[in-house]
Amino acid sequence: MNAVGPGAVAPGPVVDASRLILVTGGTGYIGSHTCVCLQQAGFRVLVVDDLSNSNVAVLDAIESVSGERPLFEQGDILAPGWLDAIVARYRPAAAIHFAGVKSVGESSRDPLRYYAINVAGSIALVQALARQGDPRVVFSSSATVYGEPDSLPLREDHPLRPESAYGRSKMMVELMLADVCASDGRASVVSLRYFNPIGAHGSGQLGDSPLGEPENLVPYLGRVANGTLKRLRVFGGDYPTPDGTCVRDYVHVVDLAEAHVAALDCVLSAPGHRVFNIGTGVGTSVLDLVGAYAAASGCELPYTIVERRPGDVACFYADPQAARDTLQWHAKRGLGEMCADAYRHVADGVAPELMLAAPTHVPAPQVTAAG
Ligand SMILES: NC(=O)c1ccc[n+]([C@@H]2O[C@H](COP(=O)([O-])OP(=O)(O)OC[C@H]3O[C@@H](n4cnc5c(N)ncnc54)[C@H](O)[C@@H]3O)[C@@H](O)[C@H]2O)c1
Ligand SMILES: O=c1ccn([C@@H]2O[C@H](COP(=O)(O)OP(=O)(O)O[C@H]3O[C@H](CO)[C@H](O)[C@H](O)[C@H]3O)[C@@H](O)[C@H]2O)c(=O)[nH]1
Repeated sequence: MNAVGPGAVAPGPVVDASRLILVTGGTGYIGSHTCVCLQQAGFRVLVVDDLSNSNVAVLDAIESVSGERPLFEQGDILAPGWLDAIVARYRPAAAIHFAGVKSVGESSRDPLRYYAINVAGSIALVQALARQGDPRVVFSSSATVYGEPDSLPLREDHPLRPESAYGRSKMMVELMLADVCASDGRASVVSLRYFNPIGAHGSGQLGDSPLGEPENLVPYLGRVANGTLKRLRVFGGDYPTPDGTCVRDYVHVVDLAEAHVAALDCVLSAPGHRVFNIGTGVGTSVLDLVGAYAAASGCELPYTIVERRPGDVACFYADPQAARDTLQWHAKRGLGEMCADAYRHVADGVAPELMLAAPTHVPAPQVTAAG
């Protein structure tokens, strides 16, 4: 740790920039799992995060799992000039951009927050990278950009009709990245459209630990399983699906993290903008998921079917063939493993309310070679 405050960048250890990957939002749910996969693939990781939705203790968990502590800078990607200073100092070979906000409901109440953090934050990152060299980015997009499907499974060329400010912010960033790549022959971007990431690292040390009452199904089920919440509300039992509940394509977060390493290889090898669905291709209903989680955890999971949640699409799942063909990636882990790993994290993990965030810093490196 060094003596500078959040937002400042101080000199530090020597790092080979050609293997250094900047991970924005790296202490978050998907980012933390991806840090571990990157380290296991031989990359050095620099996390930047403002800890607005994560905890600094995640760095300890990453180190415990991988044996290596990421470099870390705490700060807001929107702070004027801050990302420029970080990129100028570390000169990473590429960035994986997770930092953002992700609640569909909140995006309807506070759309400007979504356009500011998700859109302006992405612009700030690409500008900072472009000022220092070739902009190379793996971007966290979402299946929510598709909206109501015309046909299933969803292919990448399906029309984009997002139904929330959150979805529109992700679509705008994809369009911006495509324009940057069209105008700058050095730019290289892969946008990954995640379907529904769930599960946790097999160690139980990393997982989805949202602060406050969870909005998403699996974190909510975890709180029912560990007794923090009494019963699940299943939103809608009258959809045109086999059991009347919504169908989604749940993908294990470690499979998703591995997709980022494959996407990074793609970004480091050729310019241009490419888009891939990251899912299993299998649709699972809410009630099927509740059954799988109950079986994996051994817990009784009481639920009540209530009104539909506004904005929910009845059924969607991916065609993941493009990622298989081009990235040589496919999901390997099944629903039982997703639920068992998710439960291990909530059963073994530290309750989020006990994990108090505290700023921490490691010294910034002296860079040996540009990426
Ligand atoms: N989890 C999902 O279901 C899902 C699905 C599709 C896409 N995504 C996208 O993937 C990305 C990661 O999602 P996640 O589930 O890991 O979310 P998360 O909230 O766990 O992680 C996001 C991280 O970004 C950080 N952050 C937010 N605003 C920041 C800012 N202004 N400056 C610096 N750091 C900031 C947060 O502190 C957090 O650690 C997001 O962009 C999200 O929209 C998530
Ligand atoms: O307490 C709950 C929570 C959810 N659900 C249901 O469970 C299913 C999954 O809901 P989630 O909130 O877990 O996930 P979503 O499919 O709504 O959306 C998630 O995945 C999308 C991509 O597929 C977007 O990225 C979005 O940001 C992310 O939250 C839905 O049918 C929802 O109605 C319940 O029945 N009860």
